[in-house]
Amino acid sequence: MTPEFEAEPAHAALVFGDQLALARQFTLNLATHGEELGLIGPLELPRLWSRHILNCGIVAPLLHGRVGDVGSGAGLPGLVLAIARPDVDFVLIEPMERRTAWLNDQVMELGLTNVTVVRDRAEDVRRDVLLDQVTARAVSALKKLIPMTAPLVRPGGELVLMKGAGAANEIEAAAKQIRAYKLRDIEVLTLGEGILDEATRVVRATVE
Ligand SMILES: C[S@@+](CC[C@H](N)C(=O)[O-])C[C@H]1O[C@@H](n2cnc3c(N)ncnc32)[C@H](O)[C@@H]1O
Repeated sequence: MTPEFEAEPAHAALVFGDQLALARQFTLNLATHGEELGLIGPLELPRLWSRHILNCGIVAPLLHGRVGDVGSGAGLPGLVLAIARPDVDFVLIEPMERRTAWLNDQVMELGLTNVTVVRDRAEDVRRDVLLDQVTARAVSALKKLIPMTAPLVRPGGELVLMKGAGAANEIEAAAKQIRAYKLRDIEVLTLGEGILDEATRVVRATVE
């Protein structure tokens, strides 16, 4: 039996404001096609809004300028953030063709004009234009993720990396990479407390 698609939580309107209709359309598209395209597991349907869409959308107020999302996969967080922040430009970096095809289809269908999809590994992306910020979610532990993401950021720009409860331990384990890639002002932010069922953790750091 197919698990039931989670009803839209009331706080979706708080997170997406004027952009709620687009967020709703994307969530429905992901619920309808995500499993057959191998983008989400069947167990994710009952928690698609709370665990994935809102968990990503809550990061939107931290962003500005031109933002890269490394390993966007189904569009988490990159597409969700592009929906929430039409005033910010997004570059979604994803090596798998099936996933970039999905991302491009969604950009077209949702009429998003602030998204570029790049099919590549983050390490191989051309760096002629450096980004103001880079996000990533569920790609790898910080000690691997920092070397993948920090070189894409302009001096003074930021990493905004979504992490789980082990964020502080990951920071400790990445001490060498933090020094090597000249990260400063590293902090763990907890977002959505009192709004979301489960708060979102973000590791934010400035690249010198
Ligand atoms: C576990 S999925 C997470 C997808 C999405 N961020 C999410 O939260 O659902 C990891 C994604 O990172 C991508 N990926 C793996 N290595 C990468 C690399 N070197 N550069 C960019 N993306 C990468 C994979 O293709 C995959 O789509």
